Amino acid sequence: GVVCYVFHQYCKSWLKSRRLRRKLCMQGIRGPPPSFLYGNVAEMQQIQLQAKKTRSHSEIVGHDYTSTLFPYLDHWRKEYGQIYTYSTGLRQHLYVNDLELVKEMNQLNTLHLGKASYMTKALRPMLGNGVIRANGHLWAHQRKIIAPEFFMDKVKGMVGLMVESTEPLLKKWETIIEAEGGLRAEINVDGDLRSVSADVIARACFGSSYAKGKEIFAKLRTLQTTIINKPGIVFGLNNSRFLSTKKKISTLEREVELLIWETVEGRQQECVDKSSCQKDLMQLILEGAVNDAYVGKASSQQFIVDNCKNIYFAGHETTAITASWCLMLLALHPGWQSRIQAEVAQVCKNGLPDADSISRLKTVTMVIQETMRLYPPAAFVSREALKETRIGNILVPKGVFIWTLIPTLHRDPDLWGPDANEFKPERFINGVSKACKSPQGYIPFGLGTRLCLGKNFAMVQLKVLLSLIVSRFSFSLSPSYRHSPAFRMLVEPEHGVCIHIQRI
Ligand code: HEM
Repeated sequence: GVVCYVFHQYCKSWLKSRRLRRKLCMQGIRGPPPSFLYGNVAEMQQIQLQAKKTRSHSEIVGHDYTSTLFPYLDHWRKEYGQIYTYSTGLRQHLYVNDLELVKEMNQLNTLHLGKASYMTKALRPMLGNGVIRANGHLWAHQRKIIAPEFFMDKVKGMVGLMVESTEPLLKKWETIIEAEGGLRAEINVDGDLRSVSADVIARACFGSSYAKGKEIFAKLRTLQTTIINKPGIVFGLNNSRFLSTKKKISTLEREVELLIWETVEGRQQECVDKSSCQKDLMQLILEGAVNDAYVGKASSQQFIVDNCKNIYFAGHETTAITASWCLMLLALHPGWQSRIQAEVAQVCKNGLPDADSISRLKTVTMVIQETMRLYPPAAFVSREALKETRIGNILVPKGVFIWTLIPTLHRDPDLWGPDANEFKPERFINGVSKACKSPQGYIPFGLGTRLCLGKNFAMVQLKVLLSLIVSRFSFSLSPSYRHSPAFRMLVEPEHGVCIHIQRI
């Protein structure tokens, strides 16, 4: 009886998915024909396997990693064009890489497109119901509270703490060079960049409680790596976990919550005398939650805990990975290192960026923009149609998952010209709108109402980090570097970035 019931429910869901497909097909959207129950999963696996066999590590910049990491999406794009539909068993997906539709999505101001619930469900212990995972009014409300902390004037005030967080990395690399005889050394940059990024966020979020913040983030990192061990999590292909892992996740979850809550209580006591309150992100979220009728007293604790976790998750790895790709590309292009060195010497007093000079680092900005064009760490913009929604001339039925593949858009020769696969930061000299046929063709921070909240924060942090590193050291790629972008929720260098550095 149980087996029959489960099978019946499964078939019902499968028929629902077929209905969604039919609604899309009736609008002229084609796609690979799905098989009974499993949709296109078998074909996806087969194409992936084939791509693995033919994978080459020889090209670096010209290498478009979508053809190796998501070869089925690339394969179907060549067959069905920039808009097509496919299925993973019970889920019907809509691939949208057509510029006009991406523009339409960017302009849509609706709560009917949200984050894909099945994808974020697996991340629930990490994200709770915070701003990344929430949809509808709860999302809108959280975003309203958090966004002001990331406005440019606020972020500029954080340049000092960003410089402070980078100094230990500079000292460490100098010490390594010294220990290797004073000339040059081989460095694996990824771990050190990650430490800087975590440190910056801990300071920005927790201010005076920074030491506690570091402890919380160390636990969150363990939680994150325990949850995200398989890329299948994104496509809902592999969500199975051992009981022991589940137990570890819930223990870590409890420990993190307790630590955050201890910090909040400490802060509340500090703030009895309101004038001495520090207005860091933690304080802002705290006030937003406690003063707000929408959140309510009972859930304010969860609101604070969830959003601290969200900021860490969203901002820590993304920035560190972008910095790794930047160093990899700069190592290949020493000419751009020299240009940055000249710019920093001209713009920054004593070689240290500050709130005033940060907006004058034009070359550094161009290099970061070009890096995020070729190697955007977030590979997708994904949405679920929570209600039937019109995007341009397509009526997307409720329940369909929409995917825009960022790196494909960023290497489209129709948008970027025939040199789309080359590293040419100068294309950004007059801004994004002149570099690309349309500004919506460049979306490393996503698009529309859910555009990355930490965009300013990330850009300023990357500018500080790069200007400090490049003005102190020159570097080239180590022969041990193996180019292999890997997808682990974000696209990162599988074996890290290894460089030979020397002091200038
Ligand atoms: C280079 C670094 C970064 C990249 C490439 C990046 C990219 C992205 C992308 C692609 C999204 C999804 C947007 C969408 O669905 O349309 C996103 C969302 C988000 N990011 Fe970032 N991000 C970066 C750094 C940061 C930092 C430093 C923070 C905070 C400290 C942050 C906070 C967030 C938040 C809170 C969201 C969720 C926004 C929402 O759903 O309303 N990000 N980011």
